[in-house]
Amino acid sequence: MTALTLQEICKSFDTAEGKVAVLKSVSLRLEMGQSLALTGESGSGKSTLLHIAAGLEHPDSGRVMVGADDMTAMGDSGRARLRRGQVGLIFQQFNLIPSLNVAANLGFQARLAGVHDAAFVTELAARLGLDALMRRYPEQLSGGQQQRVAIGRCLAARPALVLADEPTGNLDEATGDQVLDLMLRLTAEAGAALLLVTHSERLAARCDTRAHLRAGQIAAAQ
Ligand SMILES: Nc1ncnc2c1ncn2[C@@H]1O[C@H](COP(=O)(O)OP(=O)(O)OP(=O)(O)O)[C@@H](O)[C@H]1O
Repeated sequence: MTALTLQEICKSFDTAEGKVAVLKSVSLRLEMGQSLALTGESGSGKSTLLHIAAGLEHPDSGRVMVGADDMTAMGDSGRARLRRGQVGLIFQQFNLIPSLNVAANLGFQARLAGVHDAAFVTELAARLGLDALMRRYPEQLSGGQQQRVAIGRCLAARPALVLADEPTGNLDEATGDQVLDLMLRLTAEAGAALLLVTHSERLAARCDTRAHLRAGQIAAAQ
């Protein structure tokens, strides 16, 4: 089953220099259980495409399907509901809630989605090596630990589609590799699809398939 379908996505921005076409008819498909690395130079539109896939940004034209649901045909509240229920987001800046401890951060997304399962959170925490840190607050964690919490928080809500934007960009190479390993393994085990935005050819090579953005289009997909 297809987790994400992007059909002929176009997006321009108005800038001081005039209208800039960032995405010029970009199409992509991502199957359940598969990982896809989206690479491209800085400014090539990777984050814009990820935000459009998440329904956080509107394309000028084209269609975004999450599973069988046409996100582009929905209003804001429908999109928010679909995102809450089906889509997990992981960013470079971890985005944990500073006033909540690790245990509460881990359960946060699942509670919002109405699918909180304490046993599953405990299992994820163990898989992510977080079981000894459950009562700590984000500021008391290393970057790698914080990103493992963000991954756990995302997966605890059982998303069908995980969208990750440079998730290891703030981590040193060894820590980043460990975090990416966990993310790839746990999303695959969950049967979820993963779209990974990365600058790194090395990290991209770890994914099942790849797409490269150049001049607003997919230049190569393997
Ligand atoms: N809200 C906006 N208004 C105007 N221009 C924007 C806006 N958002 C993005 N852009 C422009 O769109 C282009 C693509 O940006 P985007 O952040 O998607 O690139 P990226 O490939 O993710 O870059 P990086 O690898 O540096 O994060 C850039 O030229 C950027 O300046």
